[in-house]
Amino acid sequence: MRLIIRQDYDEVSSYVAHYIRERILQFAPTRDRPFVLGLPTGSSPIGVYRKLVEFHEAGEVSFKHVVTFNMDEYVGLPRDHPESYHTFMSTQLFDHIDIPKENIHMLDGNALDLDAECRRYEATIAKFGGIELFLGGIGPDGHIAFNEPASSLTSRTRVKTLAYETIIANARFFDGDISKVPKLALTVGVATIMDAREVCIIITGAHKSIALAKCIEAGVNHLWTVSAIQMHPKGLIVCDEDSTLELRVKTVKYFKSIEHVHQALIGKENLGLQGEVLSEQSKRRRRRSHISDEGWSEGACTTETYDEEGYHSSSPPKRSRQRE
Ligand SMILES: N[C@@H]1[C@@H](O)[C@H](O)[C@@H](COP(=O)(O)O)O[C@@H]1O
Repeated sequence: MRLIIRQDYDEVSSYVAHYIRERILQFAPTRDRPFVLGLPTGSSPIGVYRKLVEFHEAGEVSFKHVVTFNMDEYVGLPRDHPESYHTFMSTQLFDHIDIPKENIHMLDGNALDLDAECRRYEATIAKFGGIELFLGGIGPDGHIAFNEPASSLTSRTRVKTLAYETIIANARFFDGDISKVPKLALTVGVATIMDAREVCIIITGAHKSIALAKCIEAGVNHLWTVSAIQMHPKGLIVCDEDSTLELRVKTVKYFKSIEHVHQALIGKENLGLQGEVLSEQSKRRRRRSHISDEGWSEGACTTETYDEEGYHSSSPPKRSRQRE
């Protein structure tokens, strides 16, 4: 597993958006061989979606041959309700990119037979040959999609009762009124997500620091369903500094050093398109932080790492120029 630590939400969003753009470009999707992307809702991916829209508007990436599957949807909320995940996805992403409507897949929380809807969803994913890259966020209790604590780590798409903590967390979208928050949702399972060939999880904010620590430093545990990523051959977590508060200093240093070595191996010149464009504010912060003192690259490394987990780079290793 890789852990990429960036300063704040904006830098995390920029990294992940560049990562997705590069994955799509590398895959070179066609109508017959589309890039299949799993997508989340929530505040975590909003910055990523904004950036992807920017890339699209700049002509840097097309979603014409991208097929999407969203993680979840509330049960019983009208599709055009302002807080439905259908509305969220249209507003935040789909209305602003060139993805054909028929390429978008979302669970229907108003289906007459909810179980049949979940089976149909799994079958559709299978029909597309599985998901290439599943992007996700987590709740403060470490849940992914709506796989609440104690969800089976082998779970598939199904109806779920929401945990009280999730209902409270989501009340902010329903005028702060807990009674207005739907209590049931359809969600892909933990195994549905982990079946993807690559999983990328966004974790930001101090309120998610315990979940991040459980995910990275504790064992695989159904009480923190995101921890299943430990079993994934190609798992990536992109987090901000605030969310690392509960991690050991040693853990943080370890993952930063892995990234440092990786950057040195691929060399800045190979980042090319993948290079993150940092805001002036971020650059100033970096200059002040020890990260830039130690010669960290500002590029997003979307090529794979040469680490013990068997990743390989699509570019030949080059000597670092960071210290020249
Ligand atoms: N079902 C969604 C999850 O997919 C999401 O990860 C979580 C966190 O949301 P946020 O990113 O707003 O913290 O909220 C909901 O529970």
